[in-house]
Amino acid sequence: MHAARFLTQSYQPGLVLLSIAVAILAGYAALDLVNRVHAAQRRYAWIWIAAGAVTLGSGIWSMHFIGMLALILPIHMSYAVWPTALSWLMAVAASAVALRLACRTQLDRGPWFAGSAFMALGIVSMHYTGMYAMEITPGIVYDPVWVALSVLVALVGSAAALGLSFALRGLSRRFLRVRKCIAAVFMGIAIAGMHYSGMAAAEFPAATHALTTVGVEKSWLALLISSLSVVLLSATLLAAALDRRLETQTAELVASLQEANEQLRHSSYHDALTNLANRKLLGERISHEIQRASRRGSGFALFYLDLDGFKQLNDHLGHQAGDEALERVANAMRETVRDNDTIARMGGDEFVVLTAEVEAAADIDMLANRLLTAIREAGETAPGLSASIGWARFPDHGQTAQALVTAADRAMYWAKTHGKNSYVGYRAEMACQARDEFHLRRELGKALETEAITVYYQPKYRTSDGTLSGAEALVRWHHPQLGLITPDRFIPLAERSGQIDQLERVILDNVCRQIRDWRASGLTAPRISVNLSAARVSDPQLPDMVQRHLDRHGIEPQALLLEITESVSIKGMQETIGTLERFARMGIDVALDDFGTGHSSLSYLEQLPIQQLKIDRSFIRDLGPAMPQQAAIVSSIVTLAHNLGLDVVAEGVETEEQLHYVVELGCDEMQGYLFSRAVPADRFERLLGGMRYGERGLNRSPDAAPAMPARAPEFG
Ligand SMILES: Nc1nc2c(ncn2[C@@H]2O[C@@H]3COP(=O)(O)O[C@H]4[C@@H](O)[C@H](n5cnc6c(=O)[nH]c(N)nc65)O[C@@H]4COP(=O)(O)O[C@H]3[C@H]2O)c(=O)[nH]1
Repeated sequence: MHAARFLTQSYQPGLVLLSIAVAILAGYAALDLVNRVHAAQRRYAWIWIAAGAVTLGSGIWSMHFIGMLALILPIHMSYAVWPTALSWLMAVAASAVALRLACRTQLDRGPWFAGSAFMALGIVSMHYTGMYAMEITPGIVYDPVWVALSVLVALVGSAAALGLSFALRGLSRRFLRVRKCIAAVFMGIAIAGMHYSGMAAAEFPAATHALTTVGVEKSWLALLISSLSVVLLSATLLAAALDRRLETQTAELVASLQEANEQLRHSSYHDALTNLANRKLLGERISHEIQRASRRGSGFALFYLDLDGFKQLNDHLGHQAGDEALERVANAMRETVRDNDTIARMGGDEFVVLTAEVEAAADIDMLANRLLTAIREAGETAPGLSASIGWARFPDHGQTAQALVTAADRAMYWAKTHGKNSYVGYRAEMACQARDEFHLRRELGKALETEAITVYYQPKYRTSDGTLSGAEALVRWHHPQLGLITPDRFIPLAERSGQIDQLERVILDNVCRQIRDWRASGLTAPRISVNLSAARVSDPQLPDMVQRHLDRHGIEPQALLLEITESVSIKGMQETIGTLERFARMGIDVALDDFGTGHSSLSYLEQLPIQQLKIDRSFIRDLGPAMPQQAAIVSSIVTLAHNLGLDVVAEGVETEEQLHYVVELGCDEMQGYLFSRAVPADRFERLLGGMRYGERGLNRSPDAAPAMPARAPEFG
């Protein structure tokens, strides 16, 4: 009976599948667009909404239209233009609402339900308006149950689509595409489900016939519409993909910019070579630690470290070896302290360790000891590398970052000047020493620019006939307030402050000019010995510097003799040998000073290209009948040196008895207060002229040691 009242409906399976495919594509586009809208900047979001609404609406609409075209009825069918267009508009409006909702950062229940209801209304209206566009008579009869069901499907589908779009947004990029495809299939089925349940609600009375017979063949129309919608949807997806790519590129750019910023920030707080904290970061960390300790009423310790022997290592083995040593030391320190302690490089070979909790004296000692051991071990490939460590404790030794660092620095300096390779805690008396040194450094800087640095000369005599054999140039500093300052006080200071290069240039210039002046006034200047600082001996520039001074004053190299100390020659053996060989080629003799004060001195003697050996005055001091073994030592040194073809000079001869011994033991030359102290150049002039020791009673001059009887040694 039913069959007789209504037309039999069937569907073209190909078009049904096509409609579902378009629905799925539209679903995918919807999810993709939601992401775009959300990701886009605010001012571009509305463009995505507008373009997306047209695309999405057209997709949904074409799905419906293709679905309707899939319907096979035994009558000719055509569609009225305006209702069809209206149905398209409704689809676009529903899509716009959906996308607008998707812009929200979160979807609360209220807007979700309201949005879903509006979307469902849009889709349902689109569908039924589309049905209304069919130009048939009498009208379609709807089954209310199916209509309700179709509305329910539209509602559930819209709610699910909106919910899905939000759910997918928070997910990671992994498997996002697959998940989106699954969601799109689900949405496509929901859109198609709404349509086909809506179609199921429609019954066409048996008397139904077309209002017009004019119209386009519907299969072609379906193909055209589906192609257009596929093209539109694909174009939108492509645009979305391009936009996403652009966004990814931008994001990558932003990320690399952030990384560069991070690196910049890191490098502004870290030392490039060792990657340790720099002064700036250390300052911040100390201030932070001070605040923390003040709150808790606790304390903490700060260690200032300066490497011993680093400058020599750097000079002898080169900067690269120096850098490697610094890196090894930095790593060794890292392994010694706790992770939450801070190690900073203050520049050069100076470091600071800020401990977070070390406070008790025993713990401080233990850590200082561990640091010393670690640094010595790290310096295994660089013999002689150790550290001088000073420590200061908050709050006792300083209450600001600056005060603490200064206190620890002073303690370090104390350790350095009292033996090195050791540690010491800050004491108030250290402040004076540091202040003095700081002051003195500045004064020395000024003195180097003026005439305040002068050279004194101490004569040397031949033991064979008492004639003047030469003189040792000994530097003096005439300080306006402090008076005459001896080199023991300011040479180590100049070595530490880096002023030694300039100081030695001044001394060499002084000596060379003096020799030239003596000669110019008709005097025969003896060979003058010039001391070379320990810090400079291995400097490859040194021979050139000496040559420049000789050239400037027109002096031949034989007029000079250079003195190096034994400890220096042993430390940087290869480099020292290189420098000495260059001096030998230039025609300048070299003397090894303070001989006997080093450790393995004898074994090295053979290798050094030197011409003279100066026995340290500590050996000469004890010469006498009370200590016969001392004479035996000096005797073997003299024999050894002579076997090596070296001249021997006895330093520090103060008494007649010592004089007697040095002559007896076979020393070639002698020098000491018995003959004369170091005297200014004008006083030394009196000795020039070839006279022998004692002939003019030189030791009666105020420069000679007091109470020293004037007596010529018994030569020969
Ligand atoms: N007790 C005693 N001392 C005597 C006697 N005869 C000489 N002296 C002192 O012993 C030092 C000898 O110089 P040195 O061993 O090279 O030791 C020198 C040398 O290492 C360094 N020095 C001095 N002048 C220069 C210089 O121009 N350049 C460099 N690099 N170092 C210098 O300073 C050190 C000390 O120099 P000075 O104070 O001038 O002290 C000089 C000299 O005045 C003596 O009979 N008894």
